Amino acid sequence: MLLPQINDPKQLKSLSVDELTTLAEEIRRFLIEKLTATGGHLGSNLGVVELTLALHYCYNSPRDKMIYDVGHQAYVHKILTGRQDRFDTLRKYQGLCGFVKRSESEHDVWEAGHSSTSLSAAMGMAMARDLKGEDNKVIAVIGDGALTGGMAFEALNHIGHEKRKLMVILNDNEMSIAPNVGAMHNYLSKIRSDRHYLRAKDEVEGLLKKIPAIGGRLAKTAEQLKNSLKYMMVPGVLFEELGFTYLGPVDGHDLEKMIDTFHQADNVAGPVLVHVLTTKGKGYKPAETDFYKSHAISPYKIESGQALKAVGPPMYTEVFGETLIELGREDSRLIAVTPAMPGGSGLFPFAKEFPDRMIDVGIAEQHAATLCAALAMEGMKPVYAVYSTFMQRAYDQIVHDICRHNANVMFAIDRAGFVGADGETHQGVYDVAFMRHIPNMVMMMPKDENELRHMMKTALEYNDGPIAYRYPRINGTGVAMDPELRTIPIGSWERLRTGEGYAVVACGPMVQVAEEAADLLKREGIQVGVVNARFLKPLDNSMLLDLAHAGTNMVVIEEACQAGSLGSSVLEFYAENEIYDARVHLMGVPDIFVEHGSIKEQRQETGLTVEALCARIKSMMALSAYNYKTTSSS
Ligand SMILES: Cc1ncc(C[n+]2csc(CCOP(=O)(O)OP(=O)(O)O)c2C)c(N)n1
Ligand SMILES: CC(=O)[C@@H](O)[C@H](O)COP(=O)(O)O
Ligand SMILES: [Mg+2]
Repeated sequence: MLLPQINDPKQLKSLSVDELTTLAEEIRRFLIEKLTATGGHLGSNLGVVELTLALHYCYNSPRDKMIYDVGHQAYVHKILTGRQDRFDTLRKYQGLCGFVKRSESEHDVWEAGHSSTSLSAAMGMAMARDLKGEDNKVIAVIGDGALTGGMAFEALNHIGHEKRKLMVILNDNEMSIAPNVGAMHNYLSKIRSDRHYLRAKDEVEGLLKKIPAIGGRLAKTAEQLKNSLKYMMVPGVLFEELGFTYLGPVDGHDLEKMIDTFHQADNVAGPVLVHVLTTKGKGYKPAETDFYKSHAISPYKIESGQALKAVGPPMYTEVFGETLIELGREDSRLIAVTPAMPGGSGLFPFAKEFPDRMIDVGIAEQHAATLCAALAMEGMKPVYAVYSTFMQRAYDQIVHDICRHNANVMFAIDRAGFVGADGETHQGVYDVAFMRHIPNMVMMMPKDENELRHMMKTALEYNDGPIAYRYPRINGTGVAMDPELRTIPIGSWERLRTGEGYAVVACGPMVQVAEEAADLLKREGIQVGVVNARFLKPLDNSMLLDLAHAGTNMVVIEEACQAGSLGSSVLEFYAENEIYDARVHLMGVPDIFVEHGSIKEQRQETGLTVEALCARIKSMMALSAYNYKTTSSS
């Protein structure tokens, strides 16, 4: 076995291509076996085994900068750079990160998680290199999905203008998470599949080479002929026109061809784009046949690829997807828009019933938002189905094109709160803070999947502007579903329990935490109220006034950044209403990036637990008893 001996990429330099080929198979086996226990981005990593090997064989990381777009396909890079022994901890709490992570290794030079940043990073590193008078290589590996991201086009435009030396490796496996979409994808598919001009290109080049070595005019003509043929023959003419030298397409599983192509690329003075053709899930049948499932897979049975995950109540996402079909039947104006996440957002069933009303725009969150604004202004009822974290990309479009126009867009914000194994780049904890302060926005969060359904109905019936409902990446509570959907009065909170002097104001899954804490405290004779703050904007002003006027000690608990979310808005409310003696304690996500692990571990790390809430209530009681004693004795 070669793999156990490899703990530094330098060791690859002495291997033959045959040995590298053997090593590739060992790495493939390693990934398939390790990920049965940890899960992870199996398909993407199986597709880049040879590509990553060839990169580390030809170049000298970390002096040569290797930048992986999204970074979900960097497991092979991690295996080759001394982290094999940590793969049992992949995506686990305080274990190996599932994305590139600078704190893990000097070979990890650029972190991501969000797509389409690698070309901008490569441009920056190439520019810095040149300004410092250094001569290291700068290499970006970007997938065909990530290439649909707007940032990638911004960077291509700049790179082609600057013409600095750098290499872009386009890893084209024809897949995003779902099948890739868009005109760029179609263009790449044409290059992949249009064998006739690939063959003609070889024939013409062969012919030109056969012309006996002659000086002068004919050779020049031959060269001109080749240049004019380029527009037919060179498949990547689009990239050539943008200032790149296009090389390929090359088989991304053929080590020898890739090594040769990389050596060719080294002789190119300016930016070069190497178009590599790979198969997502390569070498593992279940992954090759079901690209979608194997993109981000949970622990699985090796023989079948079937997930081991225990089934529980349906995920909120599934309830969203099914309810959207009910609403879609009711209202033909409803149209779902997703930026490249049809599966993760639960839209495949809706697309099956309404194929022309589910629009996947590719990795284009900004475009998706403005598209929804225009759809709304033309009388449609668009649902912008998006992960909280990825919606961060569309902040200006939400302000400028949706809220300022008061466009009647529905936001279905999935993965709201902690997401678990994807870690800090994917936590959905900022959307309340960055949306509630935008005029005209209405925001809701259900306490369970049944309330989600009613919120979806409420949003559909609401015609006065943008309205959002946000829900977590967890199973529902298993609560019985009301057969009839109803609307919820805008801005109305729900008092679930009354208490004596203490109340918890909670939203989303924190409502269940509050209920469990109230049950525990009740056993100690402490009656704590629980309020379901299901509208994050507008707040329930009358309930807030009642709570303050009753002298209630409140805890606002939310799985969102404490700075700027629900808790902050409650404090603002009391200040604006000059209620200066309102006693409010905030429990939210503190001012840190919460890294990968389970959602349970992430809540423990940030103190969003039943135990912490009980402790908080008790310390507030102790404090008010102390205050009472000191004031009564003074
Ligand atoms: C801004 C943003 N939107 C969406 C995603 C979700 N996402 C992660 S990987 C991926 C597909 C990437 O496809 P590609 O670049 O072709 O990589 P592959 O997995 O095929 O190797 C998507 C949509 C993301 N990471 N970032
Ligand atoms: C790398 C990436 O951004 C996606 O693959 C993401 O990890 C999917 O998240 P879910 O598993 O929550 O759908
Ligand atoms: Mg791809």
